[in-house]
Amino acid sequence: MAETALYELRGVGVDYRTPAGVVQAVRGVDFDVAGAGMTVLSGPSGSGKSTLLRVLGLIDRATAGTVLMDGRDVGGLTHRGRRALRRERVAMVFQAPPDNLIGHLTVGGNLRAAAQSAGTEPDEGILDWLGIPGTAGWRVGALSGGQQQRLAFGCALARNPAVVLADEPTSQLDAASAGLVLDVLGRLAARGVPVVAASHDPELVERADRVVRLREGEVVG
Ligand SMILES: Nc1ncnc2c1ncn2[C@@H]1O[C@H](COP(=O)(O)OP(=O)(O)OP(=O)(O)O)[C@@H](O)[C@H]1O
Repeated sequence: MAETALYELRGVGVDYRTPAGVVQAVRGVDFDVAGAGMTVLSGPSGSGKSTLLRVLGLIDRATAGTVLMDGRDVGGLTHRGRRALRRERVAMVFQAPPDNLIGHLTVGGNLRAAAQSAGTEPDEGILDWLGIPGTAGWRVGALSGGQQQRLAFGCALARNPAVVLADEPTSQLDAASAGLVLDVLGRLAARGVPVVAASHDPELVERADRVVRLREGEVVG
C-alpha cells in the first residue's frame, strides 16, 4: 500500500481581504509533502511561500481547495481543533531568531520549555548536536543570531513534532552562520523529522529533497 503523504494540497487558494480589495496570494496549488526529507517552497518575493507555510502550519485556512494532513481534511476542523492539531504536530521556526525563543529564559530553559510542551525532557546531547555545547546556562541574548536560530531548531525538535516548518530561516544571517543552520536542518531531516522551508536561499534549495517552485501564487515546477 502506498504511504500516505504528510500533506496533500489540491486546488489550494488563499485570498486576503484588504480595504483595497481581495488579494489572491495563492491559487490552484497542488503538491504533496512526503513524511520524510526536506521540501523547499521557493520563489521570488510575493510568490506565496509564507502564505502556504502558514496554511501548512494550520495558522491560516485555505479559502479554496483541500488540504489533507495525514489524510485528514484540515479545512473541516474548528478553530480549536486546528490549534490542538498544530500544537501536537507542528513546530514552526520564523526568520527573526528572537521571535523563536523566550528571551528571559536561558538556553537550557528554552529547551526544557519546548520539551515540556510535548511532555518530554530535552535530549542530553542536544547542545552538542546543535554545535553550541556548554551554553545551557547562557541567556539566549548572549548567543549570535545564527546560534539562536540553531537553538530554535533544537527547541522545535524537542517538541517531537510530525513536521518542522521554517520561514526564511537563513535570511537574517551571514553566509557562515547560515551554513551552520542549514547543516542542522539537513540533520533534522536525516533524523527522520520532515522539514518544509520557505526560502529563496539557493544554498537551501540546493539541499532540498523536493523543491516546489512558486511564481505569483502558482506552482511552476
Ligand atoms: N495579510 C495579508 N494581507 C494582504 N495581502 C497579503 C497578506 N499576506 C500576504 N499578502 C500578499 O500575498 C502575496 C503573497 O505573499 P507571501 O508573503 O505569501 O509571499 P512570499 O513569497 O512569502 O514573499 P516574501 O519572500 O517577500 O516573504 C503578496 O502579494 C502579498 O502582498
